[in-house]
Amino acid sequence: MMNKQQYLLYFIMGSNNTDKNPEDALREAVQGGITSFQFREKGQYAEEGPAKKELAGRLQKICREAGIPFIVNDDVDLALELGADGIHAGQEDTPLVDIKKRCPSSMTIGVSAKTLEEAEQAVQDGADYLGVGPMFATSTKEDAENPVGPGAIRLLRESGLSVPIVGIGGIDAENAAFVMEAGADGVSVISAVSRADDIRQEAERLREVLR
Ligand SMILES: Cc1ncsc1CCOP(=O)(O)O
Ligand SMILES: C=C1C=NC(C(F)(F)F)=NC1=N
Ligand SMILES: [Mg+2]
Repeated sequence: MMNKQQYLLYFIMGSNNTDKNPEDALREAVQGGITSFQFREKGQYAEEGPAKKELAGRLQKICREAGIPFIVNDDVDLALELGADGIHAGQEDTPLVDIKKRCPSSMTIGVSAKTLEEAEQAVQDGADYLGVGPMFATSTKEDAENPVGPGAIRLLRESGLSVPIVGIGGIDAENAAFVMEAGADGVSVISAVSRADDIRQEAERLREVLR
């Protein structure tokens, strides 16, 4: 199970989010101080089947050696096969109740939410954390909806939700503070880190903003 500090800089990446070798990119991000990692192999040119599982295993090994949580996006079978530390489910993915039936209680389960209704439903269903966004414009998620802004997190907090929340979508070192000020426990980042020339430095810059 993840503790709150581990949500601070939650890096997400798949092989199509970087021009570098994914393992090198993750190693550099770990050196820069990411606090958790999500394997999200999705979209154009994403690996599938055995190649996806092998890549996941290599990235999981890096996380294990660094002592940071390794989370799998969407793919419950893969998460269970690998003994991942958690799984992240989107609103259109496997319903939480079904995931919880299949996963050991030690696994962290995260859910995407952008409205109070989705958030309250997810918490009621037993979500361990919420991913709220897109905070800002993003071109990384092909079907991303319109940005909701950090105000969406503030609204959830003002509604009394105390569950761990990370903001996601278009976040970088220049705007991360707004997400934290809105009441997030951390930020999730893909391209600001995965596409940086100096990945380690970009992760370090984000950590400086976050604390
Ligand atoms: C997976 C996801 N969910 C909402 S926005 C997004 C993509 C975030 O990528 P980036 O940090 O590069 O904007
Ligand atoms: C679509 C997503 C929304 N939020 C998150 C996280 F940041 F982990 F909460 N991950 C996703 N894959
Ligand atoms: Mg999803």
